[in-house]
This record gives sequence, structure tokens and C-alpha cells, in this order.
Amino acid sequence: MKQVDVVGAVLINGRDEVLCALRSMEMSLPGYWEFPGGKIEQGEDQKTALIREIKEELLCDIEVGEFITDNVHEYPNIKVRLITYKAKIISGEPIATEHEKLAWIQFNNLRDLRWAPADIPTLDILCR
Ligand SMILES: Nc1nc2c([nH]c(=O)n2[C@H]2C[C@H](O)[C@@H](COP(=O)(O)OP(=O)(O)OP(=O)(O)O)O2)c(=O)[nH]1
Repeated sequence: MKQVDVVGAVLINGRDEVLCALRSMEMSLPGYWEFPGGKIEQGEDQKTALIREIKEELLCDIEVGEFITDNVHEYPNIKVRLITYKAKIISGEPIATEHEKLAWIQFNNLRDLRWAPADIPTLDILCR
């Protein structure tokens, strides 16, 4: 099965909230929440990919912090290796250019969203 390597940002603000992004009807996994980010390009390092993806997707600049986890999830048609890092916005306001919407959610309420299955190990670490 095809595998894609994806990097996701757990963007945290000064109010202990995490930026959550809802996948749109035009995307795969529509209606699931995820961490903003995307596929790592050939030869690109993880942090560089994450900075690039957030700039493209949310039109803002981030600083990448602590590594969270790295896990592979098998969907019916694709294997997603999701690597997550904590991060913070250093300039700009996030704008949903591809997602259905964005929401800043308190750590305590993160589990109430319907998450993409590959994101569960990251949530388990964040919410423990
Ligand atoms: N960015 C991101 N992608 C995730 C997460 N969880 C998860 O299963 N994915 C999956 C969805 C996609 O199959 C793939 C990331 O692709 P992408 O964000 O670069 O691109 P995309 O929406 O254009 O992908 P696709 O519709 O072509 O599958 O990883 C997550 O938390 N963040």
C-alpha cells in the first residue's frame, strides 16, 4: 500500500488552546478534524516541510518546537505516517485557505471533535 509521510503542527496559543482544522468536502477524509500540515516533499526535512505547509495553508509563520510523536495509520487505501510537533505562530493570523474552518480549542475539549484516525496517538499524548 502507498505510504505518505505527513507532518502536522499542534499550534498552541497563550490561552492553552490548540488550532484544529476541519477537512473540507474537497479533501480526502472530509468532515474530520486534523492538525494543519501536509506531505513532506522528497529530500525535505520535517521542520522545513511543516513551516512551508503552514505558510501555504494558513498564510502565517510558525516556530517549530517539541517533537510529539511519529506513527503510521493504515486507512483503507493509503498508509499515513503522521509526525507531529508543537509549534507557535510568530507572525500573521491563521486563515483557512483549504480547510472548511479553523477553531482554537482548549486542551480539555480536544477529544470532543471527530479526529482523523491517524491523529489519535498525538491526542493521547496531548490529553494525558
Ligand atoms: N495535514 C494533515 N493530514 C493528515 C492528518 N491526519 C491524517 O490522517 N492526515 C492525512 C490526510 C491526507 O491523506 C494526508 C495529508 O495530505 P495533505 O494535507 O498534504 O494533502 P491533501 O489534503 O491534499 O491530501 P489528499 O486530499 O490528496 O489525500 O494525511 C493531520 O493531522 N494533518
